[in-house]
Amino acid sequence: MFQVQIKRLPGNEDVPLPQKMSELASGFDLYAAVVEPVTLQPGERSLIPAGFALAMPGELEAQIRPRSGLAFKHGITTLNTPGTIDADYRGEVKVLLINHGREPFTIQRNERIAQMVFQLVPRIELLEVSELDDTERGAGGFGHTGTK
Ligand SMILES: O=c1ccn([C@H]2C[C@H](O)[C@@H](COP(=O)(O)OP(=O)(O)OP(=O)(O)O)O2)c(=O)[nH]1
Ligand SMILES: [Mg+2]
Repeated sequence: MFQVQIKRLPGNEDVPLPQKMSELASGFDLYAAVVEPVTLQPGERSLIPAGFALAMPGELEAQIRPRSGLAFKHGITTLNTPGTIDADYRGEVKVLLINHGREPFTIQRNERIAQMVFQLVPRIELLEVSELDDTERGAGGFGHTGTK
């Protein structure tokens, strides 16, 4: 169990903190901290504040992922999927939503707009070399094993 500190930002006392909607949910649902409703026209994007900031242990990151219900019903998704919240980021968590649907979509204050999943990030040191070892795959990729 990791402890992650969360700070509600001023003016957001009424905005629920991120919440797991079922006991074993992967993600904490995020609530829109918009002051006024925001309408996204088809194809339009907007950075939606979530009303809080985090301090998490250095071995974690948080990913901002879409909610499938909003994507399926309205074409609303996160543009930079998954969004990356670095462990050293102390600013407000924000959600970059885009409307891929055919109708305008309005985001109301306190509406659940996305979810936040915490992940372990291994510490990696990149080591520059002049040759890499051989493998069966080699440089094959992008469908070279066939499409069916
Ligand atoms: O969906 C997102 C993505 C990012 N961030 C914040 C937290 C993250 O730590 C920071 C930087 O994000 P990222 O590295 O994806 O953006 P960048 O374009 O590389 O900006 P920077 O140069 O600040 O790293 O912005 C969010 O609040 N929501
Ligand atoms: Mg970056």
